[in-house]
Amino acid sequence: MDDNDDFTFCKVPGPVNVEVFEAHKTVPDVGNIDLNDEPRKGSQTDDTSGAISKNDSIAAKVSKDVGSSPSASQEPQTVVKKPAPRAKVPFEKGYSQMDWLKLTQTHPDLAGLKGQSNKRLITLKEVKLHKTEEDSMWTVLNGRVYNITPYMKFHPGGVDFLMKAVGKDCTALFKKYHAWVNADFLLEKCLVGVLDDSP
Ligand code: HEM
Repeated sequence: MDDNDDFTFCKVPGPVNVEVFEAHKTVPDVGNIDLNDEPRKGSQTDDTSGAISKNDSIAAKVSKDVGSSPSASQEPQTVVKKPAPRAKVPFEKGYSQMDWLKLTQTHPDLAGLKGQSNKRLITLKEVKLHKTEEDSMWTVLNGRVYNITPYMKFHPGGVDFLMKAVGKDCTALFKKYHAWVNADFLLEKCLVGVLDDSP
């Protein structure tokens, strides 16, 4: 076979001039960079930065945590932020979220509609009227009006918090505390109507 017809071999250009990529040529001062990561004497990083130097073995950190290391106070402190405490209240017996779900499936009229449609348009003025009656405390959430009286004792944040929603639009408050909660589902059976937001 003629050499020129052999396509499995092709001429590859010679190696690129590697010197072009050498760091000290592209970055002229690279030679002056000090790769020592220990804190420098007199610098701010001495013991306030919280950084862990390469000399900080895990064992050293653990012994510092249990307070057995004599030099513990000299070592850099790793600050671990505690999450904000939850304001959830322990539920009374019979008032868990499961109990609520069961109630929503069995109670015939949680909203207190007494046969009225829950597609009725309701003004904020009318919502404000429903804040004292024991069996019909209303709130507005995401444009819908709910009777939250039956949910009061089931609310994981407690009655006091939920009372702040009564007689007004609580959408902003609701989002502030728990935007992730699916209230449309939880309060589905408490729907009284739709907010009439026409002026
Ligand atoms: C109106 C309908 C509302 C429903 C259906 C509702 C539902 C819930 C649910 C399901 C939880 C448990 C969340 C979780 O475990 O992650 C919760 C917790 C809580 N809710 Fe509500 N909520 C309502 C309104 C409000 C309002 C208006 C406030 C404040 C004024 C409030 C304050 C809280 C607080 C402080 C918690 C405990 C937060 C925590 O776990 O850190 N809720 N609520």
